[in-house]
Amino acid sequence: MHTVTLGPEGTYSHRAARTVSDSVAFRPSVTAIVEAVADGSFDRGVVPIENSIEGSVTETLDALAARDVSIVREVVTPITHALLAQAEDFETVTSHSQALAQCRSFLADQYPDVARESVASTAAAVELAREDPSVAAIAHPSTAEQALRVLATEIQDRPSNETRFFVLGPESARSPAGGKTTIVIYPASNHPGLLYELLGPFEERGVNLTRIESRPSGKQLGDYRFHLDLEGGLYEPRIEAAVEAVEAVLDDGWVRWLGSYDVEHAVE
Ligand SMILES: O=C(O)C(=O)C[C@]1(C(=O)O)C=C[C@@H](O)C=C1
Repeated sequence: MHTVTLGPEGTYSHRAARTVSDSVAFRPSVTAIVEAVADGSFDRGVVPIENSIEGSVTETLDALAARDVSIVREVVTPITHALLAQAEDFETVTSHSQALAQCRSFLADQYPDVARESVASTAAAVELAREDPSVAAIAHPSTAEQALRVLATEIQDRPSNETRFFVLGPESARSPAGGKTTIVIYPASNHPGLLYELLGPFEERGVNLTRIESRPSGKQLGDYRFHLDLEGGLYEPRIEAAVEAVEAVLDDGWVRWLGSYDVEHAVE
């Protein structure tokens, strides 16, 4: 199974991807990963979708809505951030924007005057810190190796920090079996009670929604897509019936089923 994820080696995405396959290649962005699975270059892609402190990875939501891939599994991993640098004095702290946000209070308390700079991944930040003594990185402590010192560990703003990753496959890998389902709804209209009409079919069939996220469609201000995660697989008649009932409510809009899948908790 050839798998692609966010690089370079040592990202949290790489750690999650190792639960899927030993053969892991890297791309510099979530969008590039989704494209590489959609065009058949890789069997699987692993992308971050949501963090327990900072919330959605919006690039992933948008890339999934725009390209033809399927979700085949969810992997949840603990995220433990460390501050890594060549020495105790540095001028800039750099990391992925999600990691910087997850350590916001730590940075405000301990390094209020140090500049923050976001880069493509935590492991890309480690590469910069290795080359430049004025730069510190936030990343997993195992990425320090010889060149860098671990100045602080467990620096995320809450002790419990977890990220959900989606394992993606081609459209042909989509399966109705699984304990969860993700769909995207684009209503293409806006009127009183619209959201109530879209969510009612789930309530009527006792389907538990675990998440709803709105994303701008990009067409005009106030025009949204809704990303829904729910408990149950599309193989269950009540889930299929609820999705069909949502489709029936829409005139010009659409519903896309991204996949049904099981969840795995990876312990580092
Ligand atoms: O930069 C990395 O190491 C990543 O794998 C990306 C990412 C993310 O986008 O959320 C993954 C997990 C953590 O939440 C922080 C960063």
